[in-house]
Amino acid sequence: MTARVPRVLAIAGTDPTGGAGQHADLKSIAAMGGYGMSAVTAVVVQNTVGVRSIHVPPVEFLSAQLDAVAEDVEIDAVKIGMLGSVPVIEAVARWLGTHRPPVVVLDPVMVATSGGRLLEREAEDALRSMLGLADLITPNLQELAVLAGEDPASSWAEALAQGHRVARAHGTLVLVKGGHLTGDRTPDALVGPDDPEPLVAFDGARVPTENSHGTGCSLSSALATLQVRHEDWPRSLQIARDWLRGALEAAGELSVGHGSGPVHHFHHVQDALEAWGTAPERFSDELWEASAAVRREIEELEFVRLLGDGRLEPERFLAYLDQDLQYLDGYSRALAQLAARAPDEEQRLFFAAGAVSCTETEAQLHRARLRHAEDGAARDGLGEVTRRYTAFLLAATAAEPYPVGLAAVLPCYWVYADVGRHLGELAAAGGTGAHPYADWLATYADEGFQEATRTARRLLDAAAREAPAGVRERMREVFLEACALERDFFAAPVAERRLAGTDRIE
Ligand SMILES: Nc1ncnc2c1ncn2[C@@H]1O[C@H](COP(=O)(O)OP(=O)(O)OP(=O)(O)O)[C@@H](O)[C@H]1O
Ligand SMILES: Cc1ncc(COP(=O)(O)O)c(N)n1
Repeated sequence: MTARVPRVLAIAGTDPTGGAGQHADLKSIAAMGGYGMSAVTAVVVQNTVGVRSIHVPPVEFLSAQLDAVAEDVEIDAVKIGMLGSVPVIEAVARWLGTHRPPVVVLDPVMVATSGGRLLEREAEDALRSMLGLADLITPNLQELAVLAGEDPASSWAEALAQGHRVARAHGTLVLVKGGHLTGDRTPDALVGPDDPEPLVAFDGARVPTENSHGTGCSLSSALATLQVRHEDWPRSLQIARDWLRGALEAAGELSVGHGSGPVHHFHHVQDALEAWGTAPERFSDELWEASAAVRREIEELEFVRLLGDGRLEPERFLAYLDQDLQYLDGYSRALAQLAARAPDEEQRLFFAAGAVSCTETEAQLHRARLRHAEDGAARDGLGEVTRRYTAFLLAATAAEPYPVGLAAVLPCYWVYADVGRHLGELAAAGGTGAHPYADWLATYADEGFQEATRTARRLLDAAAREAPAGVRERMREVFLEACALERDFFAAPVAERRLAGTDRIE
């Protein structure tokens, strides 16, 4: 693995809306930690809706661009995209013959997602004849069929076999991509010339989005950049896929164009932008700020302090767990209601999985702890706060507009995760001695839970962007009400004991 910043040259066409071609390449190279350079093959008048016209500058002009870069800069990798015509293909092939960088990725661009042709039909043979100059080619399923001179594959297994035939014919690695498969999976596999079995194969659920303009360009330039650093195609593909998935998921944040919009290449720099105070304001940021006072009250609660430093009496802890178990029953139903009303598949699956996890995983852990409790005492009935909180969640997720339901369930993810962080700090400050609730506190920090919190927050922000002002106002009210209920829930193990006159903690 090299420590240098990879210097990557994109040889491709343009897209003035910035989602595909050169523009996607430069963003992807930078997003993967590389330094991007570009030589323009064609100036394309296009947007997210369609390709309008193409201007190909004199081919000597392209050769001059390539030479200017090569004479001045040591190039670590080249990504080749739209070539368009025979003279351009020949010029690039000639240049590669004399200046071949260590990594060459060729994306055999033929037709834009929006439908316009980007490679003249009579140039297909010339493109085929330069495949052997690349280390990796990244055709989509239609392009793969053209390169193979066959009909498009009708199944994934056929696509892999076709990929192997192309790899063998040209002695190169082929990335067989499943983006154009019908169905809810998007597999990708690397197939080499020697073995019909893929070198590596990945599978994943299709991100439900219309915004996939430039995914092919972005993936291939990300791969070229990563390969310089890792010298390991499977590893490079794994990283590029994870990043591209995030870029597809966050594409809706961009609001660019009326057609198939671009992906969000820099979705992962949100944290840095926030640290500099320059990130676009998210509705959830506003809600978080509005809930600051309640969150402080939670941190100051006696129950939270004692739980954090480990002095909480086991009986209090069990009473809390008992109420939490009953709460999870209601929360699981509320998530299932949201799943039933979700506007798309991603949200339906996310909330349905959340409902299952509450009942199958978290509630089971609680039950195990309650069963293992020494006293084995019969547990209490539904507490007053538990009843209020679950009734509130069930009403909000059943009867209010869907975005309001999202605002109702978010604090249970987010405030809970934040209290968990605070408890972790208290526990750490307590020294190295055994903490009686250490294993339970660790569940707060679980990466799966943190990830679910980020997703719930992203879904709320996306819903808020589309929601009318009145609904946003209601989202705010409901979010704050849920935060107050979180506070009351953490206060209840002490407050309700006090009411019952059995308080012993001081
Ligand atoms: N909706 C999606 N969800 C998840 N991954 C996707 C989705 N659409 C495309 N991909 C991934 O994006 C990459 C590009 O795939 P695709 O087959 O769409 O290539 P392409 O047609 O060359 O791209 P382009 O849309 O730029 O022309 C692949 O890794 C594919 O798995
Ligand atoms: C200059 C250029 N190169 C490649 C593509 C393909 O990208 P997509 O299929 O996502 O439109 C494009 N539209 N424009």
